[in-house]
Amino acid sequence: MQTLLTSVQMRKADEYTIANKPIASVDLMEQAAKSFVKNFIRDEPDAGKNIAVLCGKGNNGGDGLAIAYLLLGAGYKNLKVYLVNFSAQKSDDYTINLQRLEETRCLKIKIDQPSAFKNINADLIIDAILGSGLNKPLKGDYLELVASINQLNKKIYAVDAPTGFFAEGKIPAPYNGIKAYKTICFQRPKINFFFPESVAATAHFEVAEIGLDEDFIQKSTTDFYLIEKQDVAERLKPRKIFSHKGTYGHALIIAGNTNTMGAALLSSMACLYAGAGLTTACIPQSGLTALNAVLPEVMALPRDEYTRIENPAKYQSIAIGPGLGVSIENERLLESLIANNIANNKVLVIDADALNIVSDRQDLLDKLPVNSILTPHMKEFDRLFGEHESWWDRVETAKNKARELKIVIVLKNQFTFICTPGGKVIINPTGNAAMAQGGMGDILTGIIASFAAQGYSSEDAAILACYIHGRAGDDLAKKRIVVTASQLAKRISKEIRALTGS
Ligand SMILES: NC(=O)C1=CN([C@@H]2O[C@H](COP(=O)(O)OP(=O)(O)OC[C@H]3O[C@@H](n4cnc5c(N)ncnc54)[C@H](O)[C@@H]3O)[C@@H](O)[C@H]2O)[C@@H](O)CC1
Ligand SMILES: Nc1ncnc2c1ncn2[C@@H]1O[C@H](COP(=O)(O)OP(=O)(O)O)[C@@H](O)[C@H]1O
Repeated sequence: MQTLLTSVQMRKADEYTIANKPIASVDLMEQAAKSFVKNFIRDEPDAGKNIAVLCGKGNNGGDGLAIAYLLLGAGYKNLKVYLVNFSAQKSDDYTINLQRLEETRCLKIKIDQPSAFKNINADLIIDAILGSGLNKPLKGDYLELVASINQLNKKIYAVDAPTGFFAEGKIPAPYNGIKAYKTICFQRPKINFFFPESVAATAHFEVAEIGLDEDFIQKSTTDFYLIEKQDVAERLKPRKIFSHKGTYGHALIIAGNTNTMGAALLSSMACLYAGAGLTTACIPQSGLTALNAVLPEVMALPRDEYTRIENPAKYQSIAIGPGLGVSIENERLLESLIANNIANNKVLVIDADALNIVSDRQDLLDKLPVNSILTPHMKEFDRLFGEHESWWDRVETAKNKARELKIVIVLKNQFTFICTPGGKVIINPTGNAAMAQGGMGDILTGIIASFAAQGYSSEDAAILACYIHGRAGDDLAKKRIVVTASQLAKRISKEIRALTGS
């Protein structure tokens, strides 16, 4: 898993690399510029475009100067460099790169006042004014300049971070920094790129490797981690020779109601395709025909208002909530399950209406069996733990609650945050907007229940399920504008196969 670091930690990684690798600071900057330019040229191959490169006087500006030099060398001849001259201080590597640029015929324009940057003729802007060195909100000349750059409505590529964007911590609203089309950042994504508010600062981001010491970065202390494909491949256990249905666990899905039977069918289908040995759906009588017709592999446990799960020990995982409905009967069922599950130490997955029931019965939170998995989306999360103004605060609460209650919280969004009892925030990078359709969460719950039934720890079940769910969505979205939940369920088995190679 990739560690995600703060700006201060990334600066330490820069310093460590310079001190311990045979690379000088200015060469590291050159490497960063080369990586940026490679990606930029791939995106913008038309070398005839008018490009404005805006450079501050720190190392971000130094990057900008090195980028300008390299782009000129690559034939981007209609390029002008704007030297933002709002502070007296300049970094050494900025000075070195400026000297090198002096030896070329590159047009350089000094910006002593924000008003000097009004009527520029540019198709594209490269923003290298301030990067990860940002240590206070923009104001004065910087703020004015940034506002007039944004007003030009040009396509902006930001170097490492858009000017005015804090790489971690609460993103102030309204955002007043550079509004980039894309940020090409160095070595690691900024933690804040995974928070929805960052879309005001950059519509897209990508990471360019610049040769920082990976060992140092990986060993740095952090709460934030990013799942990589190999983490999933390493965790997935291949199916064994001489195995049988009993080898892969029995999952119980308590879901569905008269008008929401589909949720139960979708969760159960996902559970099957993710490989559980046996799946039982606990649904109202009215859904039996549909279940038998659509999912003949799934067993039924008819549910009425008096139902209690009599022998919960026979299930390795129990998921409750999709399409369940909020009622006193369902509240009692959930309560009995929570009590029983403590004794039997099974994995309990709580989703949708079961989360809504817990919101009104906060006393149940403290009684949740250790390693239970909660899968709220933003609204369900706020109903459970209170309103949050920012995603940073929401994730902080999720991290603290997961630790305090010794549970796993899967806070769902474009990038889902998996918060563990150990205090980690594990971010899932897969998934896309084609998946924004009803039923997707039901599928995720079914996959988590399936992996938990197969014997994976709660943390691993959540990691595997989120990654595979999103990856299936990504693969299907290559040829579609929308991916339906049923399509995704049927794809799960293929994704697992591709990831295990067996
Ligand atoms: N060897 C290195 O240190 C490397 C640094 N790199 C680049 O260096 C950047 C960081 O450079 P710096 O640390 O010099 O910082 P920046 O260039 O981001 O900022 C320069 C200075 O501006 C001042 N400042 C911060 N917030 C301000 C505000 N709101 N208004 C006015 N002034 C403000 C600070 O004193 C800061 O040090 C990275 O984003 C990256 O682009 C890369 O070249 C990779 C290697
Ligand atoms: N734009 C998106 N990008 C990535 N994943 C998405 C996106 N929209 C939805 N998803 C995923 O789909 C699921 C939606 O869950 P949820 O809101 O509970 O849906 P439902 O209740 O309709 O089943 C989550 O796992 C979420 O991460």
